[in-house]
Amino acid sequence: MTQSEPSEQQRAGRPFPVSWDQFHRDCRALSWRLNELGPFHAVIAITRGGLVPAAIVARELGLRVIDTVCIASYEHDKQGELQVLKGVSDQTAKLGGGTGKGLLIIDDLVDTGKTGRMVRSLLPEAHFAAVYAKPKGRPLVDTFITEVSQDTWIFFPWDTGLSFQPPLKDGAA
Ligand SMILES: O=P(O)(O)OC[C@H]1O[C@H](OP(=O)(O)OP(=O)(O)O)[C@H](O)[C@@H]1O
Ligand SMILES: O=c1[nH]c(=O)c2nc[nH]c2[nH]1
Ligand SMILES: [Mg+2]
Repeated sequence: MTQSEPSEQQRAGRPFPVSWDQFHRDCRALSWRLNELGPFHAVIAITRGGLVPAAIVARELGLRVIDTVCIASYEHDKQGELQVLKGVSDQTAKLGGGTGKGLLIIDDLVDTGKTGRMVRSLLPEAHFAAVYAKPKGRPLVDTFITEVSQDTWIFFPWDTGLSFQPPLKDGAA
């Protein structure tokens, strides 16, 4: 029997769980920064992880034109080939003059930077913001809030739930 490769999450090792409260606070902090850099014509969420931060940022900045770039790459926690399932609409592309100028792209995080690189190639002049950044992805984003190490796996509140934690003396990490 062949042993399966460790997932990106297993390789990352270090867990960084984020609560809804913390995520909302971090998205508000991102909005503060972006408010100084705008105005923007529209927000583009990189689905699916970018949908929640995009909603919060759009609310804070008073933006009502919201579009998506739909990209699939990680199957649970293993990254495969990047697939663009849907690009921005013609209407949004026009607002950005074809190059993305004045458009705001939002994602929850940049990790290896593969997703960011793909989106930048589609809209090179757009402003790209993520809530969290790992070192490899950091050069791809214009604005982010918190940097975590490359060996960290961020657990988002929509992927997690409350569960019992064994006491430290019983071997909890
Ligand atoms: O910098 P990278 O190594 O490309 O990784 C970052 C991307 O990975 C995750 O998305 P994922 O592909 O898991 O899809 P999802 O947003 O639908 O969960 C995350 O939301 C980013 O979009
Ligand atoms: O939930 C996630 N946490 C991460 O740290 C990560 N990196 C890429 N894709 C990810 N998804
Ligand atoms: Mg994503």
